[in-house]
Amino acid sequence: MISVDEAKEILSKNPIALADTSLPFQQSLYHTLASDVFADRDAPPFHRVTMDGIAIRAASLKSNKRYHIEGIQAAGQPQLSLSDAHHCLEVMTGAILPKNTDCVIPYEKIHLLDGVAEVDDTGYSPFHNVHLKGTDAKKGDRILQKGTWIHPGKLSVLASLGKAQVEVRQLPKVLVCATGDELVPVAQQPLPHQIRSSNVFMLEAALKSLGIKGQTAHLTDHREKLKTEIEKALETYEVLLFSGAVSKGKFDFLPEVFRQLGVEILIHGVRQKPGKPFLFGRKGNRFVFGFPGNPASTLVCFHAFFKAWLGTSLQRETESSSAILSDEVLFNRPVTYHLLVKTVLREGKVWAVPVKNSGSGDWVHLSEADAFLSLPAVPSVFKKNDVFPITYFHKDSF
Ligand SMILES: Nc1nc2c(c(=O)[nH]1)N[C@H]1C(S)=C(S)[C@@H](COP(=O)(O)OP(=O)(O)OC[C@H]3O[C@@H](n4cnc5c(N)ncnc54)[C@H](O)[C@@H]3O)O[C@H]1N2
Ligand code: MOO
Ligand SMILES: [Mg+2]
Repeated sequence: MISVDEAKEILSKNPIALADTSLPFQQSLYHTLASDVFADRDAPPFHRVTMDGIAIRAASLKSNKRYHIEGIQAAGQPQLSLSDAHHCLEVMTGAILPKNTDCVIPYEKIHLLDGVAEVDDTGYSPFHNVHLKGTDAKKGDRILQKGTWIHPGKLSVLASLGKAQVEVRQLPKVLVCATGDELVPVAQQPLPHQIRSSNVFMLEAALKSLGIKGQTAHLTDHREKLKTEIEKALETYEVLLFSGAVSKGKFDFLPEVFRQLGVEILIHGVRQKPGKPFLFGRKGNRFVFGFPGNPASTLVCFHAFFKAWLGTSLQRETESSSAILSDEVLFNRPVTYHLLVKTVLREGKVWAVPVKNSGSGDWVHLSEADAFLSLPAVPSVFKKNDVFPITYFHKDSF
């Protein structure tokens, strides 16, 4: 059996080849940009008023405190022009600064009476409360680089730049398969020997946060049916995620079926807990991930392996984080122990508090964990206050 690091090495050497495509920008969320994006105009594109109030010429304050109001410059209205340097125009936040003005005084600092604005303080300089044209970017500047991960903030940049269509790296087509005769649909009352299928919905939701809309399926523990269904699925989907049927049981048919279908099994078994029977294989540019069926194993393997693999395939920078173990943990086997934890921020540091559970089949307590700490594969007493790598379940970024 191989180590967690060896498994990650194999995964990183077997990325999926993904084509580039053009998408309407709203659909590009959580994709990776396939080309640089440039500013089509200055940002801001005009001298932008930043406070509701009046616009004047700052130099006029030397000889004037009372300003006749000539009109209102609203946001979205073409530029007005102040006709007299001792007059003012009312201006709204987001409006273009009127011609012949250079300074905005907010309503809170003036008195309005009978069409006249009176100013108390005369110490204003030019461009007070004005966001100058081109301050943040000049037309032609590169704003987003190829390879950028499109999160909601970047999506709004694309909108501001008028990128209605965006060039992105395609995300893979993924099918999430539940396996097992014991599983029944969520809305069905299980018989005493049955359970409701849950892992696939966890995987489907986890994929969604990566921008992938996975399809789900349920396959029963029937060798021939599995083979037929998987053969069909491999024609349509680039990635198949399985939960269950990869261990030593008499009905754990997946490894055998994969071999029969010409899938090369590159990983089967990792020195870790949970997730020991994890499987990864490929057939050309099609990939299979066999997550061990226990819910904690499925979730941990998705985050430890699938996410890292997808990140490598998309050439994204992966972030590594660490956290402080809050309590002593004894683990006396030479395998990596992915300890389920709840994270808390104390004195500016992230502490990982172990979540008590009865093992990898305990879905009741699994949802209390928001991450796992990976304790190294040396039998040991892991000390309170020591720092270990952490992987979060609910982080959008890689
Ligand atoms: N003799 C051995 N037995 C087992 C070993 C081993 O090394 N030798 N490994 C254990 C470990 S570790 C794990 S983890 C499990 C993994 O088993 P499988 O991947 O074969 O999964 P199943 O047998 O199909 O199911 C295990 C468990 O998970 C439940 N399950 C499966 N799918 C779902 C689903 N979609 N939603 C909810 N729950 C699911 C299933 O009912 C079982 O209880 O094997 C150990 N055995
Ligand atoms: O290691 Mo299994 O994946 O714990 O129950
Ligand atoms: Mg099994």
